[in-house]
Formats: sequence, structure tokens, C-alpha cells
Amino acid sequence: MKIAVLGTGYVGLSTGVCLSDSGHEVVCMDVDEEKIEQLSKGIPPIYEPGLKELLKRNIGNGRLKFTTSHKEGLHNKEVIIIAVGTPQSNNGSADLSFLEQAAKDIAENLNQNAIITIKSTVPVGTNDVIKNILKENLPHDISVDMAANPEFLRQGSAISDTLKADRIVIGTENKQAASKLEKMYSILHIPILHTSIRSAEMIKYASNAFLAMKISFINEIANLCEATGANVEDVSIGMGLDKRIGEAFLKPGIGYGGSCFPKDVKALYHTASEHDMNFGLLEETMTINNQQRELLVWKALSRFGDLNGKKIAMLGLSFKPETDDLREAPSIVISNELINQGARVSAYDPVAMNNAKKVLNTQVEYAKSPEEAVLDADAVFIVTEWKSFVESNWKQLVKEMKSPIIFDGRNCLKEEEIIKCEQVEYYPIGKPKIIKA
Ligand SMILES: NC(=O)C1=CN([C@@H]2O[C@H](COP(=O)(O)OP(=O)(O)OC[C@H]3O[C@@H](n4cnc5c(N)ncnc54)[C@H](O)[C@@H]3O)[C@@H](O)[C@H]2O)C=CC1
Ligand SMILES: O=C(O)[C@H]1O[C@H](OP(=O)(O)OP(=O)(O)OC[C@H]2O[C@@H](n3ccc(=O)[nH]c3=O)[C@H](O)[C@@H]2O)[C@H](O)[C@@H](O)[C@@H]1O
Repeated sequence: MKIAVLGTGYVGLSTGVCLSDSGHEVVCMDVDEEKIEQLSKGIPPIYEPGLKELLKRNIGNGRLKFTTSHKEGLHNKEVIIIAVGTPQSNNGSADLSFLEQAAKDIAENLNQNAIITIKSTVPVGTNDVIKNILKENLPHDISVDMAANPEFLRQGSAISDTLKADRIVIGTENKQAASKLEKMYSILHIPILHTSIRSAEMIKYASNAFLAMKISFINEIANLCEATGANVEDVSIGMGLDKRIGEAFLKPGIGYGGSCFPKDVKALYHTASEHDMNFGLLEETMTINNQQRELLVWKALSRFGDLNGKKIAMLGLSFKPETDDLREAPSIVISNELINQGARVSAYDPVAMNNAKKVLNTQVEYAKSPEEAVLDADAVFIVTEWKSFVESNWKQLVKEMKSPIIFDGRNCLKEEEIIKCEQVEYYPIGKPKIIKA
């Protein structure tokens, strides 16, 4: 099948690479010339395990091409996938300007009938808006079918999530479009759910909002565990064993971040208010998340009384491991708050340092290793659960610190390793602290 993809971000690129690897002929387009130049040489602009190999293989076998020209990319394509960004606008709703521009680009350059498949996360009803833009701008002899095909991949595992998704949701307005898209994905052997376009659009927001709500719920339970002496890890396991609840997304921490949960929960809340509905559950999910991001600072304040002049090592800057993305990362709120409190921040991340320098407060200092970051520090904050931090020699690391105090925002360090430290104060989330004087 001949497929065009607009947008080579996490979603467009993963989709393009995986569809070409399944045997389709794919052209990926982007308006960012630098990205396309890099991609054409097989260099991924983002860090994603497995991406580089698939990129090289499919450029090499001629099934995957990149261009900045919509005319060239859309030429003779049966399926057009739109995967441009839908960021948050000032009032919390989804900003559809990239999508609207993409629709105009398609209308101006499409040379045959095609299925326009919206993979970007878009509010219910957006397919209708885009269809109207297309209708107004397409030549009269070309017609399109619309499809909503939301994406559920996670950053850091984008390729394996695309190849081994739990489900593919296809929302269409007619059977021909539905069966063509089903055929496009058939080689992946993933369960497919066919729905109306509006239901497919809603499935995406409902899924992200539900997962975000699960995280805020377990974070509040963690805070209550700390107050009552229970252990949230046991509580999560005990809850998750009930198949009706499920074990996933019950890991407490310092709140959800990333380019999607925060913006999608806000956008769904906005959609509800447009329909005169106060979706209080979503409002509370967001409030809890905002509070949780400041938790480590509150814990440090309660331990030290005052953070003025204290050196705090911040290990991990990306919003989660295996990505260099800092969008809505808790590290942004934490470092700002520490600096407000007069603390010195020494930060380290194995892959996100370059991006961090573009977004974090300019007063943040960057270390070349965890060892350098913790040197003479009054405390260390574990902000992202990178494997290399978990596997570090903590017995040795704490010896480099001014005071051996660890605030673990991800409950990722192994208690059996912490106990080996000669002196340590270890403060996890929602479970008992470990103090060795
Ligand atoms: N990042 C993620 O993990 C996931 C994102 N999504 C959704 O997918 C959509 C895309 O997200 P990302 O891939 O993260 O976005 P991104 O911002 O990383 O990439 C979007 C790309 O589209 C390009 N673009 C903009 N206008 C264009 C046009 N007219 N023609 C061609 N290219 C154009 C941009 O230059 C950019 O490279 C969003 O709606 C997002 O909510 C859905 C699931 C997962
Ligand atoms: O729409 C999207 O963009 C994507 O958003 C999330 O994917 P992603 O943001 O890449 O990452 P997640 O692994 O879901 O983590 C999101 C945040 O939640 C936090 N989290 C996750 C799980 C958990 O149990 N606890 C927890 O605090 C993570 O640390 C991270 O900050 C969803 O998991 C994807 O299904 C969805 O496609």
C-alpha cells in the first residue's frame, strides 16, 4: 500500500517506520527541514530504542522516504496519515492550527482519492472540521474518506508499542475505508476495534484521562500510606491483583508529566465545560498532580527547615526514563522551586541534558556524572528512575555527599542496597523511611 505520513514526531515517525517495515511504501513529510535532512541520512532526531535500526533498514530497502515537499510526498497515495502536534492552547483546549494547516497542505497537493486518517489526538468532532477544510480546498474531481485512528504508544517504547499494541482503534464513516485501514495494519496481528469517528476520538482522551486519574489516585493513597504507616508498594500489588483494577499505572511518584497526559486531561476537561459539564474528577486529578510535583521539595523543607544555601543533586531530568523529552517534566517544577528556596541545584541525566539546558532555570548547574552531581550535596533527589541510577553503587555515592540524605521520588532504589550504606537517610514515597545514623 502507498502511504503518506504528515509529521515526523514521535507518532508520525514511529508509524512511518513500522508501516514501511511491514512492507508498505511510505513517504514521511515534515515542515522542519533539519529533521528531514537528518532523517534522510538515517539519523533519528529523537531518542527511541529500536528506531535507528528500523530507519536504516527501511531507507536501505527503498520503502521509506522523507521529504519536505507535500506535493512529492502525497503523490499517488491511498492512505494519508496526519500525525502533527495538537498542543495545549492558552485556555486549555487543543490547538488545532497545525492540523488545519496540514489539511490545507493535503488539499493543495493531493492528486487522487484517498483516506485521510487522523492519528493526532483531537477533540471529538475534529474530523468533521478537517473534512470541511478539505472539501473547501480540494479540486472537485478528488474526494476523500475520513478516519480517526488514535495512537496509544508511549515515549521510550514507541517502536515496540507500535508493533505490539494492545489494540488498534479505527473510526470511519464507511465500510470501504474501514476495511482498507484494517488491511494496512493486518500484518501486525493486533486486535482491531471499529467504531464511529466520534467514538474513536473519545476513546483516546478517555484512555489518557483514565490512566492519569489512576496515577493521581495512587499518589494520594501513597500520601495517606505515609501518614498512616502503611506501605504503598504492598497496597498497589494488593489492588492490582484484582483483575478488575489491574496492576498497571499504580506506581506512585512525583506526578505524571510528558507531552500528553497533562495536555489531554486539560483538553478533555475543556470539552466537558464546552458542553456545560463540570468534570470534577478530572479537575481533582490535575490538582493532585500539581501538588505531587512539589512533594520532594516539601519533604526536604520539612527535613532541613530551610533550603537556603543547600546543595541539592537532582538525578534525572526527563519526564520518564528512556526518553530525552522534558515536556511537563516534574524536574522543571522541582528545580524552579528549589532555586526559589535559595538552594543550589546540581543536575544530571544520562540523555536529556541538552534539552534540559534549553528549558530549565539558567541557575541550574550540570554535572557530568551522578558522582559529580552528588559531590558535597546536602541531599539527592531521584527525579527520573533511570536504570543507571538504580544500579549505581549507593554505598559509595552517599560517601561523596555532605550529608547522606536521599529523597527517592520514584521509589526506584533497592532497599537492600540502601541498607548496605554505613550512614543514610532514605525517604521514599508512601512507605517507611530508612535511617542509619
Ligand atoms: N508523543 C507521544 O507519545 C504521543 C503523541 N500523540 C499525539 O500525536 C500527535 C503528534 O505528537 P508528537 O509526535 O509527539 O508531535 P511532535 O510535536 O513531536 O511532532 C509533530 C511534527 O509535525 C510536524 N508538522 C507540523 N505541521 C506540519 C505540516 N503541515 N506538514 C508536515 N509536518 C508538519 C512538526 O514539524 C513536527 O515535527 C499529537 O496530537 C499527540 O497528542 C499520541 C500518542 C502518543
Ligand atoms: O497520548 C500519549 O502521548 C501517550 O501518553 C502516555 O504515554 P507517555 O506520556 O509516553 O508515558 P507514560 O509511560 O504513560 O508515562 C506518563 C507519565 O506518568 C508517570 N507514571 C506512569 C505510570 C505510573 O504508574 N506512575 C507514574 O507516575 C510517568 O512517570 C510519566 O511522567 C500513555 O501511556 C500512552 O498510551 C499515550 O499514547
